[in-house]
Amino acid sequence: MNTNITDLKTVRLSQDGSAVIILDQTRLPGSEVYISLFSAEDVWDAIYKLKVRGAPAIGIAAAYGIYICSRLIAADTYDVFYREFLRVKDYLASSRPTAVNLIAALNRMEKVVTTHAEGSVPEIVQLLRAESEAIRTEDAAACRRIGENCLSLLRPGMGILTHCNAGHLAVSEYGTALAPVYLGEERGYGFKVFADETRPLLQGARLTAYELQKAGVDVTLICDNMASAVMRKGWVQAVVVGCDRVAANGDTANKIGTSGVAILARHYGIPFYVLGPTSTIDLNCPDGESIEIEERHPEEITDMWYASRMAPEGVKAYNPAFDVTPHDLITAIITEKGIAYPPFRMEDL
Ligand SMILES: CSC[C@@H](O)[C@@H](O)C(=O)COP(=O)(O)O
Repeated sequence: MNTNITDLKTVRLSQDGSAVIILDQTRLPGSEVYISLFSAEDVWDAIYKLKVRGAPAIGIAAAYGIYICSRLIAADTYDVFYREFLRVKDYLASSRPTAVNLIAALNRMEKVVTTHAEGSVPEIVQLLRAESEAIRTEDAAACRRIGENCLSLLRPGMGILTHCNAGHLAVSEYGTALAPVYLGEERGYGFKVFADETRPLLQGARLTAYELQKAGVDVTLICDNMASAVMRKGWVQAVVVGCDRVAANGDTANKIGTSGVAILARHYGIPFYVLGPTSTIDLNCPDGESIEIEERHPEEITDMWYASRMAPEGVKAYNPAFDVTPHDLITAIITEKGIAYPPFRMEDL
């Protein structure tokens, strides 16, 4: 298979502006099904249930979501409109806690409202549409720049390991961690990618392996506990991962298991690169300790992927969705603005 990956539309706005249209990622890789979201509840549910997922894609979905809801607010005055806008904003912000892009996008949308307090409600709604489209367009441009910046560190034929899905399906276009892989593929670099399956929700198996294979990239799926073995064999020359929130000191929250990969990379002397747009940097978090880590339902570990229940009834299960990789295990943080090396001072970006 060798498809133009951008043919898949992760998240977009319907032409008439009444719906957010997403590719339902819970149906992949079996079926490519697009669903339309018409209300705040639809958008909340899609984000919480990971029908749309990945830090930038969640931010874009939330921006489109609050726009479609703003159209439905029946308000003659600014005050009534703003009060209802804030109610929807708080509700959407509660869908997932770790990826900062969600709240950052919603804050950006709110700023449009507050800076146009003198305008009419229909005018404000129009501006909200433009802002949501700008968030998506800027993300697409950022992803391409991130890809170019990272590609400058990679060489043709390298083996590259990645964890979770930080590809096209997690953003507007191309991805963050997978952007250099796609650009390299277009330029004949011939990378060999190892995709961790990424327990418990298997984003690596279901999404990363799917989109890379569809794009014609040489991808090999491995279980999470095989990363050490492939590194030891010398098959991996670089690790690329995405990020959900980068603290001011460079500590990085990403999908659960990322910190273990960073420890292995340090052991084997393999560079460990974090890739993400500057919208994922949260200067309000001084370090990783202050990043809220989402905990999800234990059923995702005990039941979800098996024909019959796999763990004993009643067993306790701990299911954090993310972990924090300390900055001292990160070789470089690559954004659309360039490549940051330790000591990380994210406020300088
Ligand atoms: C470009 S997206 C980077 C991260 O959002 C990604 O690696 C990740 O951790 C996604 O987690 P998910 O729980 O699937 O939303």
